[in-house]
Amino acid sequence: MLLFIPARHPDIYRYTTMRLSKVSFRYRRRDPFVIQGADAELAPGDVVELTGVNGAGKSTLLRLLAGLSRPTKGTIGGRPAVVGFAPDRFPAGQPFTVAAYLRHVSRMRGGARWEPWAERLHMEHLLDTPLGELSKGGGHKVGLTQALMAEPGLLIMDEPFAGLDAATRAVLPGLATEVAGRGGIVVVSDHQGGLRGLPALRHWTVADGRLHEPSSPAPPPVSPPDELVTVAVRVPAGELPRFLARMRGEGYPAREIEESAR
Ligand SMILES: Nc1ncnc2c1ncn2[C@@H]1O[C@H](COP(=O)(O)OP(=O)(O)OP(=O)(O)O)[C@@H](O)[C@H]1O
Repeated sequence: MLLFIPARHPDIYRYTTMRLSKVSFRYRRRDPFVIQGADAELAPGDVVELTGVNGAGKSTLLRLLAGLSRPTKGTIGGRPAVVGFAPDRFPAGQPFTVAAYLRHVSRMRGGARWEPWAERLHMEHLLDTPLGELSKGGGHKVGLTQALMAEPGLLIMDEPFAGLDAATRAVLPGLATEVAGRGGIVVVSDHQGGLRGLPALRHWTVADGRLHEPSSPAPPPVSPPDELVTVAVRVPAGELPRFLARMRGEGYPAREIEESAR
């Protein structure tokens, strides 16, 4: 399976809008269309959650977006030059350990650094494991690392939360935000709502071959400024990171402040 679409000039495509125009796809002539007449735009910085029942066509649509399959009808334009694709099942048939495989992909990517991603995705303990012996979650981590290491302008993740340990699941929304924050487009199929906390998350759903973008759930009401209050809380220094993470996780803009000398 091709996991990367090679590129020479990643930066020139960073800020393009992708357009799907009347995209239809079927696997074989005479088969029914899996995707029918999909029209959509993806702007730089968009993060999209893709849902649909099993067999609805999510993986098929993701492969079309990534350029791994070509539309039977219609066009997809404006695809960023560097595409990172993390598949739902990592291909295990290659005779490499994880580290050897990532070094190999790195060479293909002109020396892209994989080590920081391996660290952030908590996979140091897997580096000497042969690809064929990885668990589902371990395979996902390798797939995510190879997708992220080249700083993709388009990052596609197919069910990335499935099988991941809790610590690594918690890292993914931040990674998606980083890619989007530098102008990339992120599209993620996800049954588990792992990205739901992200502001401005777009929702796509595939049903009966049709791509819909239901209006997003209404954002939580914002209090007018005169209802906001600032509170100071003293916590033991050792508990600060956990406390800040918890507050931020609940949506409060918590930060550490220096206490003035008394
Ligand atoms: N290589 C293939 N050849 C023929 N048909 C295929 C192929 N891959 C998928 N299909 C069919 O296309 C349809 C959509 O499959 P797809 O894997 O895209 O769905 P999905 O929404 O990702 O499902 P799931 O949630 O189970 O992963 C299904 O009917 C499936 O059987």
